[in-house]
Amino acid sequence: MSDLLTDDEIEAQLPEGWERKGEEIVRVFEFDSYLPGVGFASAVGGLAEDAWHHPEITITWGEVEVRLTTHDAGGITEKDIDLAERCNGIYD
Ligand SMILES: C[C@H](O)[C@H](O)[C@H]1CNC2=NC(N)=NC(=O)C2=N1
Repeated sequence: MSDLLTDDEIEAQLPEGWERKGEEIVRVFEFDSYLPGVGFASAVGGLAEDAWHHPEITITWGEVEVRLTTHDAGGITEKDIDLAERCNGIYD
């Protein structure tokens, strides 16, 4: 099981555009319209399956919110940071 990160570790490792909200890290990715967000969400799903680590994804017009936490650990771990960085990596 992944170890929980400390508050300082989380703040130090938060990837660009992400913020901590309680026991989750969250980013809202912005798009010009609806379908690009749908495509991005699908790609995030692929990253999640590759990592076997699954975010909560909310698609609205022009925005995709991605929320990450490690359920097995009850909080934020390296798995969340790593997947957040991978999400940033596919965001144009
Ligand atoms: C049963 C399955 O291995 C677990 O649910 C995995 C898969 N995806 C997961 N995703 C997230 N966000 N946290 C987990 O602890 C987790 N664990």
